[in-house]
Amino acid sequence: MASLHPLIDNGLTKGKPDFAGGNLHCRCSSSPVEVKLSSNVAHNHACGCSKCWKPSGALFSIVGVVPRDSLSVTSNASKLNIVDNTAAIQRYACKECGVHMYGRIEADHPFKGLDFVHAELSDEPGWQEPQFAAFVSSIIEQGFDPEKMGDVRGKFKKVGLEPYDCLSPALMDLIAAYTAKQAGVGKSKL
Ligand SMILES: N[C@@H](CCC(=O)N[C@@H](CS)C(=O)NCC(=O)O)C(=O)O
Ligand SMILES: [Zn+2]
Ligand SMILES: [Zn+2]
Repeated sequence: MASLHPLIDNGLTKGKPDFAGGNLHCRCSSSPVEVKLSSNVAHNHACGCSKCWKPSGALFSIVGVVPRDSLSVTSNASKLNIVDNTAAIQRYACKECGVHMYGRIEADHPFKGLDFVHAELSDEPGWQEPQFAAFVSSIIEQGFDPEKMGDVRGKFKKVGLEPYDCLSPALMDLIAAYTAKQAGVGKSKL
């Protein structure tokens, strides 16, 4: 079957719990953009949505979050451009190779303060392994055959990743709790 992602196809490699971060590089052979992360990623997951960067040939992106304060652009920042100004996540991509170096939320949002990154852009081992698969059905919107979705979900389950069609229950609960708070809805209502 098609590649879900090179870091998933042959089973997961566990990260190191005490891993303290490293540098990400874009795919340019000269003057690559470098981003320094001073923490491991959290909530690392496969994402099938059309907006997250995927390596060529992969159906899914692998994306995790770091606190915004843990991220700094250390080389060639001038090559970065926001892919879509209207999106909640402002994804900064290299203008030359197209790789997304980080995504940042500026608007009020439950995940404001976290930056979205692709740990595979680092050569160092130890990053948290993917924890679940999100927006799985979204690959159909990009042309994937709906009849083969059973194979995709089956493959995720086989490597120990639960497939979801939005985010994981823990993250959906966080979003809903934020929405309730914004609306002034108290827990005592139900
Ligand atoms: N089905 C849509 C889903 C897009 C979507 O909602 N993506 C999620 C996961 S990354 C999101 O939170 N997007 C916010 C954003 O891109 O700003 C697609 O594939 O484009
Ligand atoms: Zn580049
Ligand atoms: Zn996505």
